[in-house]
Amino acid sequence: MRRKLAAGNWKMNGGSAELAEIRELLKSSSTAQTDILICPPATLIERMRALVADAPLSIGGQDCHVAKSGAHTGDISAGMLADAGASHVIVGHSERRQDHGETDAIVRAKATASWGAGLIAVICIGETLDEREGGKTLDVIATQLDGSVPDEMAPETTVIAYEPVWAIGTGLTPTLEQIGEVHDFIRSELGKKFAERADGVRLLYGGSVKPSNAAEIFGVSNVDGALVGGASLKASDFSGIIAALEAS
Ligand SMILES: O=C[C@H](O)COP(=O)(O)O
Repeated sequence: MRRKLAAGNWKMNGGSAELAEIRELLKSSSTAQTDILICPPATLIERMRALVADAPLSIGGQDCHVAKSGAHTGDISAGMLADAGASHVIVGHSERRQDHGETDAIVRAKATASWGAGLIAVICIGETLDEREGGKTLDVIATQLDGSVPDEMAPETTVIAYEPVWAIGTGLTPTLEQIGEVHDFIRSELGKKFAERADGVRLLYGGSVKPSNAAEIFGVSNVDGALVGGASLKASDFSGIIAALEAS
């Protein structure tokens, strides 16, 4: 049985003042079946970790370098994230793929680096609008899965997030049928490559998830949770999404 996961990606948002949202979230979110993860900017990981203390809320990074250390100005290694108190790290987010030219091979190496540091890797995949409209969605997903997920994949340390690029921050979402089609496809593709290991991998949907649409999305087969951007910045919004997942 896969545990549900509500993951928030703060992206390049938030400073000391926004830690108040975490205090609020800890007060308002009580879950039995749902894991909660917040991935703040790296500058907040250590303080957020201290704030959360023993509460059941995990902290993650938003990216890591493939190397353990070295001359890579501005980068952060997976080990550094772990040292700061992170237990997870997002790799291959479409904003990294677009803004930093990250390829499937780089994402794959980052997933391996994450596992090497004892982190859970949240590996992101998803098609662009052109690819969706060109009928290429499933081909793109198959290629990204094959290229981005290392052969050593273990379900306990791997989460896959399906994020259609055109749905991120736009207020647009795929139909429930489209989400279901892709999530079922991902499970099936993982099954071909990883056999029974595929069953334990949690699959998140990401892209304009809000309290108002969360319940219907969480009703779709093979959706084990969400990777939430904008709506994770406010405790009142994110706790609504968490509640919808817990009730699903
Ligand atoms: O990592 C999160 C996703 O990019 C979704 O962002 P969004 O919820 O603001 O659309």
